[in-house]
Amino acid sequence: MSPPPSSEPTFAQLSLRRLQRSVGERVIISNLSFSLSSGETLFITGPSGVGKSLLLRTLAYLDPFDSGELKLAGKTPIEWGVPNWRALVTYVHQSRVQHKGTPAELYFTLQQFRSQRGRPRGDLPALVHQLGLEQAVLNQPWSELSGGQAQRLQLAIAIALRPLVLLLDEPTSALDTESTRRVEAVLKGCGAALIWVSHDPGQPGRVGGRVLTLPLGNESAVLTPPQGASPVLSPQFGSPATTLDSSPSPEKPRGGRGQ
Ligand SMILES: Nc1ncnc2c1ncn2[C@@H]1O[C@H](COP(=O)(O)OP(=O)(O)OP(=O)(O)O)[C@@H](O)[C@H]1O
Repeated sequence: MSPPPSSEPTFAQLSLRRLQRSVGERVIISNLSFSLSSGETLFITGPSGVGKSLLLRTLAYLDPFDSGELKLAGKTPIEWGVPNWRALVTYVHQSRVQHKGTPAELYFTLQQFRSQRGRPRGDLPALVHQLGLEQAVLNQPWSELSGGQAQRLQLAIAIALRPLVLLLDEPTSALDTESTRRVEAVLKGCGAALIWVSHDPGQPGRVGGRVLTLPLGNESAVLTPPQGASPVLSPQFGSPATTLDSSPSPEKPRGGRGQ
């Protein structure tokens, strides 16, 4: 069993190099490269079925990838130990997961995992409040919570466990406008690197961050620099990887993505 990540960094870079992931015979993610540091946000957009959730699952190392390189602070998931990797690079599900018990019980259980022992913690009750929920919901059975309550509680628990990278699969899909703005503010201030799947075209502008649009078929991938700069069309599939390096100024992608 892997030891807990006692020497984990407080600031880290996630990097992908030429990542490829297939489902059966179909290549879903091809030749994808980018890097992202703590405090930065990368939005992932694209049509339904293009592979956004699959990309997040791959980054969480829930699904194996075919080829390429995936590292956090210079170490692969195997070098970290897979449970430690998942404690540091945490996937927050799109849909309501069928949890048993209450959110407070889930939080307690997760903290007992070996990979979570000795790690820093956030203030879960404070997060619940910031997300616009009453404290009492922490002790209500998941089965009695609304979709929007459950979505915010899953998120609050994930943030409180203090991963270095949060993989967010449409974290505001079940929320009204006010709750959406609360979630955006909390996530923006949480300090983790955020990889955020969104179908809300206004979200990147409100939160700040770059946008990677995954294409269907052989269309070009589009990488948009932050804060309203003009979209940059990447070259067609077949050229070097789509590259998004962590740098303060807008960067030019060096390649494309396709099937
Ligand atoms: N476990 C699986 N087995 C077989 N095919 C899968 C599996 N998971 C995903 N796929 C396929 O991979 C492709 C990408 O799916 P994914 O869920 O990542 O899409 P998405 O871009 O997140 O879509 P949406 O916006 O609708 O959530 C789809 O064609 C889907 O059918």
